[in-house]
Amino acid sequence: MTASRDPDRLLQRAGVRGNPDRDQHFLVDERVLDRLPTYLPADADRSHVLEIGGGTGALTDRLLATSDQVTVIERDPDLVAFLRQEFADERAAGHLTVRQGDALEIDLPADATASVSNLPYGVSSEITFRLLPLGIPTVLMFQREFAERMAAEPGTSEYGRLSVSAQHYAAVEVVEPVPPEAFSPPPAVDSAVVRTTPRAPDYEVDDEDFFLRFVKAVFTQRRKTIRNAIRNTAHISGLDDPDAVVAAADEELVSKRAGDLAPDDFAALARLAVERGGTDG
Ligand SMILES: C[S@@+](CC[C@H](N)C(=O)[O-])C[C@H]1O[C@@H](n2cnc3c(N)ncnc32)[C@H](O)[C@@H]1O
Repeated sequence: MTASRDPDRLLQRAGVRGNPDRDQHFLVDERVLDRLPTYLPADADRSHVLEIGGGTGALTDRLLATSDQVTVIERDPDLVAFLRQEFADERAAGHLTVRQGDALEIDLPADATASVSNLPYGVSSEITFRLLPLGIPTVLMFQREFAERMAAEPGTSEYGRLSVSAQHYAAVEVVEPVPPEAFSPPPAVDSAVVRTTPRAPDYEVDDEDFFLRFVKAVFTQRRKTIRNAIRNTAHISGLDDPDAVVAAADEELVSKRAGDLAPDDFAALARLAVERGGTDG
């Protein structure tokens, strides 16, 4: 195997410093860079790996060593020009595609089999909820607090809408905390690497959009009982008759607070809501 590209040299060659206002914090800790691709599940199909936010290519380089094909999406035109030049051989050989664009808008490759990305933190939530419905395994770097909320279990202070919505699509695990010094320039916050492994949830929902909207709605009132949260948030969930849902629901369930309900409890309530509450979705 050829030696990996040195992240500091890549920064020098690119002639960039990383602009925090453009969500640019480049990963320069080689041990973390080397570990990132290894966090994909052992049985993951690595034939086409998608990287969001390629930067100067330190992670791209590690992904090329472990997969046949890599697609990078990068918004900054100067970095796109640098990546295309730096990786000219890999592109010519058909191993690498570098696309310029905003990861929130550009069509993501439908045949990507996995994603490994050090995400721009300002839009990490929006990007994650574009990736998760693709049903591919991911290894993603986040702000640590965000990572912990994604992976949180019911009954903990981190558990919330983000946990239920992300775990609807995949098993979510925090696999490594990463300190600010691993980046150049260092971000103001701690970071963490998350692995998501797609799987069907252990509950059924008839209307996925409604389920996600319902979860969002009741967590806006997380200090209230579910009974009151359902009644007070019909403008968000779109329920026509929230009282009918509360009346039909299990008494014990609606006396709890959102933070104490497991995902399958939300699913049961959402099914009941679709049946009894009339939704405009
Ligand atoms: C945290 S840096 C990671 C760079 C590199 N992958 C690394 O590990 O060092 C995030 C990268 O995403 C790019 N970026 C920021 N917002 C973006 C967006 N909306 N769409 C695509 N790329 C974006 C930035 O220019 C930057 O290169």
